[in-house]
Amino acid sequence: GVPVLDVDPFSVDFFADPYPVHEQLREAGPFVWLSRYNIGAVARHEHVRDALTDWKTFSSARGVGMEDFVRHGRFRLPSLILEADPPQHSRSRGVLSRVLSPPVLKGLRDRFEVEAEAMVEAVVRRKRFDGVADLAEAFPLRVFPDAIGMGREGREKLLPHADLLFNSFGPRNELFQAAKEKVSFDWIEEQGKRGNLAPGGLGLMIHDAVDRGEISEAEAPVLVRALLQAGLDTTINALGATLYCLARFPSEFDRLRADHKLAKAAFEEAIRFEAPVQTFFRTATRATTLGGTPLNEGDKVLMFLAAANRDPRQWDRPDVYDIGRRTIGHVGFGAGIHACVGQLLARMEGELVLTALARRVKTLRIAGTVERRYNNTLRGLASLPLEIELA
Ligand code: HEM
Ligand SMILES: CC(C)Cc1ccc(C(=O)O)cc1
Repeated sequence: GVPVLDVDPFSVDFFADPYPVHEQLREAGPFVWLSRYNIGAVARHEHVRDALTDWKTFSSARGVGMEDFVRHGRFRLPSLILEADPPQHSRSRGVLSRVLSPPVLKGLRDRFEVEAEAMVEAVVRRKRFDGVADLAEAFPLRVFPDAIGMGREGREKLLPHADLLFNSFGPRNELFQAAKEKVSFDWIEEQGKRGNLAPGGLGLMIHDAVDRGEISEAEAPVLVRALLQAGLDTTINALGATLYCLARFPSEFDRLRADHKLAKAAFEEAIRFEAPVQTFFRTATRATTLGGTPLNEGDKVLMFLAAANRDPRQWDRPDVYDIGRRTIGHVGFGAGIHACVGQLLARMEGELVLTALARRVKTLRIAGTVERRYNNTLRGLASLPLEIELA
């Protein structure tokens, strides 16, 4: 029969150290039942990829969280890309991939580079700083809302909103309830309206697609919302994860200092190793099997991206942060038709901050208590006290 585990992958205890439970999940079998939430789960790389790449059988259209839009209704407007299947997904994806394409990112690169160098310069002079508050959080907040062309008002709501969104993919536990007190969903819907977007930003580029007849007037603000929801807290936690890895494993920071071209690799390997986006769901659209286990239509499947990214069946020395590693195949950005459409922008942000750091810093060390930030889906730090020596 199917192995049954009573673990709680949405508890604070779990997030404090998820790795032993990831191991338990992988070793229990290709497919396991989580009795606490009555859901199926996959944690081995092979089966996480199976679910991610077969969108017809494992659909996103009933939500990528625990709640099933068909069974439970929904507490917010669904995404037209993340929570859609083809053909709706294909239209949305076509618009966002152009808005986030290499030529568009090339136009942002100089501004991002100037800001990265200025911010790194300011923090390294202090010798001691908080890698989260002063850099991993500050840099995306400095460049991303402006790149979208978002209004100046209310930007402090972006992170509490992302906290609510990413908590909402999990159970209605206390993490979700606490996030729900702080902010509501209608504010973010406003930000995507034409009148609230500055000329030259990615937001109005989405509205241009309306004028070209690719999407409707009503769809544009929801696609702008997608960028605002997906594009900030994810890169913040990925940058924080990279600084955390480079500070814990000085040999890797030395490799980066010896060859700045490894900046992108250091960022990518941190995404494999720490997996800022830990888990999310798919819903079976018909009777099928996964990991050799029968599933019924409507069954939710929890995919442990973080466990797949450290599966010894897929990776050599999976628990080692190695910036020279070949990271192809990691699922930190997902896989298949919903694979992250913003990954080029994320990588550009990571590369620019880490290159600036590698230029100016000789040693990077943890200088105090590291505090974790808890969320049902996102893995990241609340505080990372760092001390550096200048190059
Ligand atoms: C290191 C930072 C990031 C990580 C780890 C990350 C992770 C992911 C993952 C795992 C998915 C797949 C979701 C699924 O299959 O259900 C995804 C999708 C997506 N991401 Fe990212 N992301 C990052 C940065 C960004 C940025 C910067 C943007 C936009 C500017 C963005 C926009 C999106 C969108 C719109 C989707 C939905 C794509 C689709 O459904 O076709 N992400 N991301
Ligand atoms: C890791 C993903 C779940 C991040 C994400 C969030 C929100 C959207 C949206 O389309 O609103 C898309 C992607």
